[in-house]
Amino acid sequence: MKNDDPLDNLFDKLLENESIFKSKEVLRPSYTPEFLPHRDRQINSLATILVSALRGDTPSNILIYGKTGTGKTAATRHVGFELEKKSENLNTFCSVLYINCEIIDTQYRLVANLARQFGEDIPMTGWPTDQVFTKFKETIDSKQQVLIIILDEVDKLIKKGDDVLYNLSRINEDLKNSKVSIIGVSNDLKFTEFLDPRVKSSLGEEEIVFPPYDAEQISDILHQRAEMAYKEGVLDDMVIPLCSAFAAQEHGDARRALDLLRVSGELAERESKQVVEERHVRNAQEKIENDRIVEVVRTLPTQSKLALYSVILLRKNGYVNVTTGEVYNVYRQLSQNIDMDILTQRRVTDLISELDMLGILNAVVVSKGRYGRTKEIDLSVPVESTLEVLFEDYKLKPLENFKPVITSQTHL
Ligand SMILES: Nc1ncnc2c1ncn2[C@@H]1O[C@H](COP(=O)(O)OP(=O)(O)OP(=O)(O)O)[C@@H](O)[C@H]1O
Repeated sequence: MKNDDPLDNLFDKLLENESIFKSKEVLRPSYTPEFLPHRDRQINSLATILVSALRGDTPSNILIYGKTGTGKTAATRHVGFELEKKSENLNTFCSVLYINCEIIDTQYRLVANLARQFGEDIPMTGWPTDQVFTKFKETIDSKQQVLIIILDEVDKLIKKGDDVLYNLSRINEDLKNSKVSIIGVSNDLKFTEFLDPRVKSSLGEEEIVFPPYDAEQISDILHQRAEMAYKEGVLDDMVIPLCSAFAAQEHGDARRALDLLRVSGELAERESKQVVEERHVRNAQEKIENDRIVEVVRTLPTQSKLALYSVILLRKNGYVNVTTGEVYNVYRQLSQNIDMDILTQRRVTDLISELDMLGILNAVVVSKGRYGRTKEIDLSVPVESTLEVLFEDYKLKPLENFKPVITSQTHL
């Protein structure tokens, strides 16, 4: 029989619990607060360089560096927004265009996207790139204006060649009326090493560094957000200090701190609790770390998964701090079993180094006397949840009675 009682709905029970959040949105990365604590110096430097745009001059190009979560995007967008606001008040024409190069990563798509922001109808593909560039230049040069183009994650762009950066850095030579200046944002401090020296010097006319936050600074950032995000009195006293401490260990990453603050609340809410406690933060830290690792492992190529599986099988058979030689032994046994190309030991050692860099393994170089040097490798991830992700790859299967065969010649 159909139940028409409006109170008997799947969501009723859930809605009965009053939410501890006032606005969860302000804890999401897409939200840019109006005030950014501990970034006055960087914001002022940016504004000092960009003010020339309001006078109709071309501001210097700027490169912004800093590790992930240090507020580069938030500060740059904030300054861009203020600049546009001021320009409207002054009746000058300044526009700030934002492109995330992780998403828009080819010259064609980038310039087409810029042109579309001016209402030009350019197809996603099909035109010669030169034509798109010419159209873009014609469009912006049709009136006197200063454009600031923010290229966030600019390092992703040069993976496909630096033509677009070269062309953009020289664009003012072809313009009569408008002026363009570029802000490149990157968390890869070394990316300019790969640039054409002309592009490098043009883009890096000014450089601004965003240092990591310390625990106290992160705590200020969290207090500001918590006030907007949570209802009064729902955060236990230890919640913000603990989120700050965890995020400070993570090279002062404000994004991680905000994620922790949000996930802690979500976990408390899932238990129908009206207060977020210290243990919710600890569980949130574990959950976020686990989710990160799972995502990294999931996207590894099968050969890397096989190297990782080899380390796990050694661990399960009682081996700790295993050597690259031991891993290679097991790797070979496994690849024969599952009919895959067998890589050389050197290549597998490279894969192990990559897994080390990703934080999945911990490999320490040790000397073995006359046998030379090897790496002692340990797992940095929980065995069972990692195995679950590995077995999502149809080529890898659980091996219940697997016994590693370690031959003496390959113990290094
Ligand atoms: N000083 C600050 N005050 C308030 N919120 C901040 C501050 N710095 C960073 N945040 C917040 O932290 C999160 C990450 O910041 P942002 O995206 O600007 O970092 P980023 O340095 O650009 O990182 P990535 O290099 O990974 O893109 C955002 O939600 C942002 O609003």
